[in-house]
Amino acid sequence: MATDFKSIPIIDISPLLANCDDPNMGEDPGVRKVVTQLDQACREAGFFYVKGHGIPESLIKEVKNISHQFFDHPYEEKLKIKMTPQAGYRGYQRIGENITKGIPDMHEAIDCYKEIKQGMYGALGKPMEGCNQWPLNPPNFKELMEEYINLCTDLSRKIMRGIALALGGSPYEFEGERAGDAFWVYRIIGYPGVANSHGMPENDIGCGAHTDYGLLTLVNQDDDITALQVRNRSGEWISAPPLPGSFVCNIGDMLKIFSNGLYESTLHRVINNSPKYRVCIAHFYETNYDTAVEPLEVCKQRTGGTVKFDRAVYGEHLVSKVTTNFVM
Ligand SMILES: N=C(N)NCCCC[C@H](N)C(=O)O
Ligand SMILES: O=C(O)CCC(=O)C(=O)O
Ligand SMILES: [Fe+2]
Repeated sequence: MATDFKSIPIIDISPLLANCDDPNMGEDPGVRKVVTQLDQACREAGFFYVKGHGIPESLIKEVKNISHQFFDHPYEEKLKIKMTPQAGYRGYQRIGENITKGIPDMHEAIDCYKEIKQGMYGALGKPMEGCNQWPLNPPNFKELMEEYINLCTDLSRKIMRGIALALGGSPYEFEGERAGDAFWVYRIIGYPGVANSHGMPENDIGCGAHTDYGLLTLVNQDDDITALQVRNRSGEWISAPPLPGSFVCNIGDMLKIFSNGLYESTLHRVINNSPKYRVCIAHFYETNYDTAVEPLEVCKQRTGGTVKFDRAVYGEHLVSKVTTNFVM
């Protein structure tokens, strides 16, 4: 259970990355320190900042810039890549089309998923089959985003090695059958600012309170706007302001199950009360699409020996969310 945290911890993960390919990484003092910090952050908040992550700052900025350019286009242009169920829920959705707990969210987005080819996962994969729909303008959009997605996927796998150690397992708990062929979700999100503000403006909810679905989320948010909020145990909303050079990182529902509740997927929401338009690029690192997730033995032992969650197939969880997230 999350505690009454008042702020979100910052972790320099460079020692973890430097030793990630060493099978004895768990014995390195630098790695041990990162693992201890990850464990504390995952128990107390389910949210943390990572710095020292090695993804070039120029690329991090460029993906936000190019996304601002896309959202600046008129609707007709954006609708050329409209999201449809036939496209496996990939593409552009208008403001208000995504709903969270029955209420339309004040955001627009391009949703992308790792490609699922026809028949790849049988009935389980059917609703999500399709290829991503990228804007044709600017011409390097797809290439840039794919480069960024690859780096985020790689980084997430490495952070998951640290989290596997933090749970008391081997570094490779989240590889092989579990997440060796990790699925990913990628959302390019835009939140309009508050219109002509006098006094203390309050915008509608940009994204309602929710948890993320998979293992680990990396959030790359615009500088200078504080909009993401995380709920602590008392129900207070704690801001996660942008910290240049870092990602906000948080735990998803599948990691809650794997850890048998040692770690939880923390509720969070977005409210953009700034006059400026805000962009957020969210990369979601998941298990294999067809993994049946159940508590790791080591976590079961550490939590009294009883399994606290039903087994969940990641793809089923995703489909149940995606097919109810939209009014179209
Ligand atoms: N893939 C992820 N995690 N997307 C997060 C979107 C959260 C809002 C969505 N309407 C919901 O209610 O889940
Ligand atoms: O906009 C943000 O900062 C976070 C968005 C988010 O929580 C999500 O898309 O799951
Ligand atoms: Fe989220």
